[in-house]
Amino acid sequence: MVWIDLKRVPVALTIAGSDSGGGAGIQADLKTFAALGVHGTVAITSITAQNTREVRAVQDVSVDVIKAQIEAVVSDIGVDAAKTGMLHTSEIIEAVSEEISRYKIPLVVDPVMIAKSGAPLLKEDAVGSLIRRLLPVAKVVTPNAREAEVLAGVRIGSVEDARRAAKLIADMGPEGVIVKGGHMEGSESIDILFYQGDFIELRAPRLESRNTHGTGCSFSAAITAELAKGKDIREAFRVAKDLVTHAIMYGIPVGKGHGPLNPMASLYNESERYATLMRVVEAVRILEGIEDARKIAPEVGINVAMSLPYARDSHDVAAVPGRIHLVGRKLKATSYPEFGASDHLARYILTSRLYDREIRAAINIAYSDENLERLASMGLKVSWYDRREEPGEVKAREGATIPWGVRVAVERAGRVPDAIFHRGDWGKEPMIVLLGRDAVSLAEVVRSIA
Ligand SMILES: Nc1ncnc2c1ncn2[C@@H]1O[C@H](COP(=O)(O)OP(=O)(O)OP(=O)(O)O)[C@@H](O)[C@H]1O
Ligand SMILES: Cc1ncc(CO)c(N)n1
Repeated sequence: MVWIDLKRVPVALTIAGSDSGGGAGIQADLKTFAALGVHGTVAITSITAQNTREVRAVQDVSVDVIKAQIEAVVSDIGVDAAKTGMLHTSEIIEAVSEEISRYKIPLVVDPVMIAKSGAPLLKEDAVGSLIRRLLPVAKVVTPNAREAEVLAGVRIGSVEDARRAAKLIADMGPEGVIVKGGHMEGSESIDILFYQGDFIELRAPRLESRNTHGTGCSFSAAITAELAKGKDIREAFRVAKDLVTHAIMYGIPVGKGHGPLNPMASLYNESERYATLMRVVEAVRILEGIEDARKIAPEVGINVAMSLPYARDSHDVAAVPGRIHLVGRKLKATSYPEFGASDHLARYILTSRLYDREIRAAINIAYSDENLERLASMGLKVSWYDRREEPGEVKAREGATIPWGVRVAVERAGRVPDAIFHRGDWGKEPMIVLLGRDAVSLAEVVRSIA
């Protein structure tokens, strides 16, 4: 639960370049501020003609107009925290440093040097100004590994190196230094904060995505938004890491190069929580209304599950805790639907979504030839896997059977099928799992089968 003070909305300012492709720079910053409930203001430093592939042109805004933007915002609206992004030249860096020092605004410096596409966004001779003029007035600086190498003058090939660089950069003035691991190797993307003599390390699985344009911008904007709310650097770091990981997971597939991340992913996800839960409630009502459910109810009970549109894990999947069981001929849910209530169906849904993002719902029913025939006669595509063919190393890993089985069934069908079955194994009841976009439509299919 977030308590919002509507009388005092926090204000953040981004001093950065415009990205015509809408993925990085000012555009990413404003989306991120909005996603975190902070009012965003801007001082544009450069206009870039840019898309997901390249930077085609750069027009710097005059130093006077950059200063005038900051002054206009600060004098009337007030700024709780600011960030810098693309500052193309020494003159721009010096002007921004001067203005920020004048107003003593907590400042996050994202030392942007090169775009994902490889284009330089900071002139080489301006690195000195960045170090001499901007780092001393920064509260937090957020270099990626390459930028940290330039600032600290050391090579970074490991987490240890990143820690060493963070310490060296901290000596240049900022209170906190975060060296980001997006450009490093390894199965995790590891970011390191050095603050008040201590290190905090945050890890996330390295996501395989083309759509990572704007990650650095959004990350520093999220830190700024949290500082504007009065949060401490460590808390701001956690929020930023979470937001960016989710935003990369649901990056926007546009353009032929690096598409933008989606800073709104978390917000959209939360906005669908109630509607999603209500679809499960409605599906349960349909199942409980079935006159004679004996042929569809498995021994272990039925469950119905539906995921949020931007689901991260099983906590974002709603289902019935304790499942739905036969009482006489009728089905009865043992309790109200909740998020995180079925790891089992969540695995079916989350694995299917790796192939087809539209899949969000699942219901398991009893396996029988008759039930399979009904599904086929309804024109539904059915696929299967055999638990006895499960490789030893998969069996040994907790929770790995279903993702493996779903992959086998999807590859066999050439797409995510409407239902996947398996014929069981020692201690495992055979089962059919229906998959689709919506829990209510699946419950209607189950009613027809019954
Ligand atoms: N493939 C990935 N999977 C998971 N997290 C990632 C990935 N790429 C980047 N990140 C995370 O995104 C954030 C930004 O990191 P990165 O090192 O990419 O910044 P950057 O290079 O400044 O970004 P940009 O290229 O947009 O300028 C960090 O929290 C980093 O861990
Ligand atoms: C305007 C702008 N700022 C920052 C970046 C870094 O991603 C970019 N590509 N474009």
